[in-house]
Amino acid sequence: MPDRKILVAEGLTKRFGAVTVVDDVSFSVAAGEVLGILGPNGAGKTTLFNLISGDLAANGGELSLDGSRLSAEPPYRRCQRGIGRTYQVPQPFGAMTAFENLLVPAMMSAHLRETEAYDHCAQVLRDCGLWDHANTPAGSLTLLNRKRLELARALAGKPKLLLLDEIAGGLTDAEGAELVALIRRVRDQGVTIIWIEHVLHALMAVADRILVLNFGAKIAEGAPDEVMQNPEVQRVYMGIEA
Ligand SMILES: Nc1ncnc2c1ncn2[C@@H]1O[C@H](COP(=O)(O)OP(=O)(O)OP(=O)(O)O)[C@@H](O)[C@H]1O
Repeated sequence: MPDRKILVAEGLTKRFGAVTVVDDVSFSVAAGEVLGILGPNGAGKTTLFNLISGDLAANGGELSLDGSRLSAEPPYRRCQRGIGRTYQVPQPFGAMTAFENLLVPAMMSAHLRETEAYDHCAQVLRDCGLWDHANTPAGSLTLLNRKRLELARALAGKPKLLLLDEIAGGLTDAEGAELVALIRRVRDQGVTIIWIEHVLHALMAVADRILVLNFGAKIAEGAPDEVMQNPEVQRVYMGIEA
């Protein structure tokens, strides 16, 4: 695996009032890598994504994407520079069809022209198992299909760095296996992925490395097996006392 760093975070910090929810977190992600993020509820995982996507401004620290500074860029610029994300609660344009929902990032973030955008969106809908719902208004989709659409919208923008926020929850085993296969295909196309996930077996099936947060601070980072054997991780995440 090449060692070119796509994302580098140094000392990222976010406070809400007196509470520090992301506490001096540093890490990097190499091109083509899948980094999993674990941590108990409220550990600061989604807030970390919000700092990377620009939905929230950091109180301290630096971020760079592909070697150039990201920290001062607004969210739309970060999309255009290749950061795509999903939200825990899917946020489609409810009145637009699934296909129209994909056209927006394909044209605005990936800057595809109309014909290219149509072809790309059709392919993404097929990849994500949504082709039969191409013309369904997003607001009428089932929860599972809204989750698929959330991933499809992120992929439609042709991200080089994809942030996935808990997309496997509530799926059957077969749907989970399908999702893992899809994420592997996306990774194999060269997309770098950071994936927050509580469904451990899904994350473990894909992640190259795992980073663990607790109370906003990084408590472990490394190969998945090694991290899961870490006594502090077992204590805070799985409630196992040594
Ligand atoms: N906008 C906000 N204002 C105030 N506090 C916030 C805000 N957003 C998040 N928090 C708090 O920051 C802490 C971290 O929240 P965050 O959503 O990042 O955790 P998380 O690790 O993603 O949790 P989960 O696994 O439950 O999704 C929590 O205590 C949360 O209540």
